[in-house]
Amino acid sequence: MNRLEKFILVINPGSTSTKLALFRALENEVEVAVEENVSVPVDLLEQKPHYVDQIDFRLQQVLEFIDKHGVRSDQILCIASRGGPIKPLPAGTYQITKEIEQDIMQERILSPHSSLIGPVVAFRLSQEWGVPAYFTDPVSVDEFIPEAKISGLPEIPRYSALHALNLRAVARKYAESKGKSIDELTAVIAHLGGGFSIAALEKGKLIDSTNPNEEGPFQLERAGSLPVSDFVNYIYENWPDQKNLRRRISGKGGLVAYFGTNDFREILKLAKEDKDKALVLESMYYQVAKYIAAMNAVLRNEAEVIIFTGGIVYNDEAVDGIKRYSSWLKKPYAIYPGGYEMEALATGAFRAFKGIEPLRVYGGTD
Ligand SMILES: Nc1ncnc2c1ncn2[C@@H]1O[C@H](COP(=O)(O)OP(=O)(O)O)[C@@H](O)[C@H]1O
Ligand SMILES: CCCC(=O)OP(=O)(O)O
Repeated sequence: MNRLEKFILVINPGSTSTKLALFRALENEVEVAVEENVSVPVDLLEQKPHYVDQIDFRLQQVLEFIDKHGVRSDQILCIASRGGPIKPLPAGTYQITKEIEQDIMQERILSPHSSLIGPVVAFRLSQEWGVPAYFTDPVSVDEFIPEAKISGLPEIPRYSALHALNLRAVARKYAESKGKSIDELTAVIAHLGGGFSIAALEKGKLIDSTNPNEEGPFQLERAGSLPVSDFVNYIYENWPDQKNLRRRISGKGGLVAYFGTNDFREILKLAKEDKDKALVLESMYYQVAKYIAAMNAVLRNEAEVIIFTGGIVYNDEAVDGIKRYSSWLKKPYAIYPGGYEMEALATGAFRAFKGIEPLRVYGGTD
């Protein structure tokens, strides 16, 4: 790497790996220089499943990454981290402050998730290096309409936790391709990765969505909605340990519970060899389509497009499987395989650093 260049360091911790990138900060834009997915050893995840206990290890991974690519800390212009489910927040870019670090460390959060490691690591490095750190469109972006927050039990409301960063990034890309801004776009967007978020975007706002850890279709690694009283019976009959139960519904639930793998390419192969497995996969397509139609109903059938994104949609078979159940909606499709999280984080941080976009203010816990 050229020793005169300046970079934005991007940190995106997932449940089993840390996605890291260095983006060159050019005059008016960013350009990816290097991007890597660094695994977290399985035994560390077993020994230290809680995000707080993994912070030192993940911070070390970041230092090794920049060192490996020959970048010195004084070449880092600013740091961009994925923002986790801290508390309900408007979409936008926030500077990571001591208050945010403390809320995460002391678990004043919406729900535990590996993405919460990012702002802590970013903040600590930013203090050491004397540069700002930011997050953009955190998991807890909350643009839900009031109707979307009511559940059948007043003491357990629905809440917004979703792949806001990638959902908004692909929405912006689609809108730009049509020569308009995200605020002019109304669409259903399905993020289909390890977890799925199927969201209703109305004029640029994520007004409702399935929450990957709570509900919706069963997913690659997550159970989604379950028959609720049978779930209560299951708990009282088996008395599972809370940590293991959470892991069962988020991490070991969904397709992985039937196929024993979370590699979707492998799942496609196994489904071809076994009728029962083929039915499970078909049911996943069916359930995704069911929630796409539900989100289109939220939008009063005004979605102009159905957008697919996430790792699963690299596979045409998956897209075709879902379309089989949603073609009756007679909507066009747009497909953005993988995702744009790293680019969206780098761009958000760059625009904040340059003062192109105003920073959102994090108000601390209420
Ligand atoms: N290039 C690819 N071709 C086919 N399938 C892919 C590809 N990349 C990822 N996948 C599948 O996508 C799934 C993971 O999606 P991804 O969006 O990367 O998840 P996450 O970021 O939530 O870990 C995996 O099951 C993997 O098999
Ligand atoms: C809780 C929504 C965000 C989420 O599930 O992210 P990952 O799929 O990266 O775990």
